[in-house]
Amino acid sequence: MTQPRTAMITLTQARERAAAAGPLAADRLSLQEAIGGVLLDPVRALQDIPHASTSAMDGWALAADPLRSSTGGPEWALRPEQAQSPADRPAPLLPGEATEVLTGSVVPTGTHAVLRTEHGITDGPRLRALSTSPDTAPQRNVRPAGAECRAEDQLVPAGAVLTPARAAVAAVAGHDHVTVIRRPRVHLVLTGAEVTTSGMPAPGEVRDVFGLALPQMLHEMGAAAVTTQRLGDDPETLAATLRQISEVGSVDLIVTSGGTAHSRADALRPALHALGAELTVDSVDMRPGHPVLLARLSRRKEPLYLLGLPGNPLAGFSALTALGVPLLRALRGIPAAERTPTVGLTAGARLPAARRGVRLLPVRRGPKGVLPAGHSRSHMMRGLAQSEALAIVPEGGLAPGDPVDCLLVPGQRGEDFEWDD
Ligand SMILES: Nc1nc2c(c(=O)[nH]1)N[C@H]1C(S)=C(S)[C@@H](COP(=O)(O)OP(=O)(O)OC[C@H]3O[C@@H](n4cnc5c(N)ncnc54)[C@H](O)[C@@H]3O)O[C@H]1N2
Ligand code: MOO
Repeated sequence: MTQPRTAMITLTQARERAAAAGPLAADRLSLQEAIGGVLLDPVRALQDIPHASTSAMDGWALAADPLRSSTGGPEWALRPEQAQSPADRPAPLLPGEATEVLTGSVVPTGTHAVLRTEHGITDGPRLRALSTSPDTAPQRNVRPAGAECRAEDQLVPAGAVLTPARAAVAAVAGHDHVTVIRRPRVHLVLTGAEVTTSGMPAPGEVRDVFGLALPQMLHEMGAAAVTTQRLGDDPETLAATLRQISEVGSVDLIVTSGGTAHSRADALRPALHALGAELTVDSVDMRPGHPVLLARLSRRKEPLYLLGLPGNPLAGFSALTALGVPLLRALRGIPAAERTPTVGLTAGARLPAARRGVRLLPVRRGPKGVLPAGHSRSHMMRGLAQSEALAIVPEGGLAPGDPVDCLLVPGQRGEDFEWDD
């Protein structure tokens, strides 16, 4: 990311520049803290799982050779001790013996099978199996040692995100800590003196969209929004704030909203200029969201990135989707080929172009392909709220049946979308 200050670049170029950011340093973290991080090393089993043969049922571990029964069915001599917990370690079974076990108990040496409780009839110190029970067949209801995996088997590959289920399998495999690139920490700086956070906005005021939606969207993108700060429109205050954040050094990315345009009222570019920041993306030939910028602020060790989202609501979320996704994937060390994801769909209706550059058009799925969601001017939210994706519409627009690359909008992959027209 050493390009000089640039003029307008294409969406593809901008996404490639965002995706070229270096990964954050890895940390050794507890499994709990590491969830959401990207694994630097594969997770391997530290021992066989299960590490010993265990019972799959509450019941009795049976020795191989039953006693002869007076009524003709197989019968065992029941040991008097009662199983209290799967952690009990019963002594080896002698021929003709049975002993109580619980689900998950290590079965005693000499176990032929486990007879589930509801298939056994006890009579004092005697245990008989129902003649119809299949549980006397060899190894019935016994989970053999190593059935799930052997020591050293790979359970999760390097480069995978440590999902909650993967953290759980790492725990089963005996791990307490793993090395991950953790979720990048994000500081939100939301600008605009006219922005309000509750109730009905008065004329000249707007209700904030970013403070509400960005933390959860960023979480879905693999980041953690740790702090939110609100400022007015003064470039000097903004510069001082950005300087302080970079000096404290506790976050990896600053995401700002508003003030990205080039007029006298817009604070972000002057503030970044005052800080000597390097602009790696300085406007993109896309609508909405064209004034978006990506900058690198100097910090003692690692670089600190800044993603400047335009203040118009749809423009801001479009810029987040277009550049924030590749940037965060790069910071998380996700393989280069997976940093600029698009989904190939079909236009289900005419998809209109922008005045200039590519258009990021909120779309929903119809029976024959994606359809414009409507209400998708730069300052609107209604269309995006109905969409799952932004269609990348080239200059000239697209006709029904044309292939169209789409960007999935973070947090919008709901279960309750109406797909049909
Ligand atoms: N003279 C020019 N004016 C504008 C240009 C331009 O190039 N020259 N570009 C237009 C385009 S395109 C966009 S997009 C916006 C970019 O705006 P900024 O990033 O500078 O943002 P602001 O001016 O601060 O705000 C724009 C608009 O968005 C509202 N806003 C701001 N923050 C929030 C928020 N947290 N929640 C909801 N709405 C918000 C703000 O009130 C304004 O209405 O600039 C155009 N103008
Ligand atoms: O970026 Mo602005 O959204 O084109 O209106």
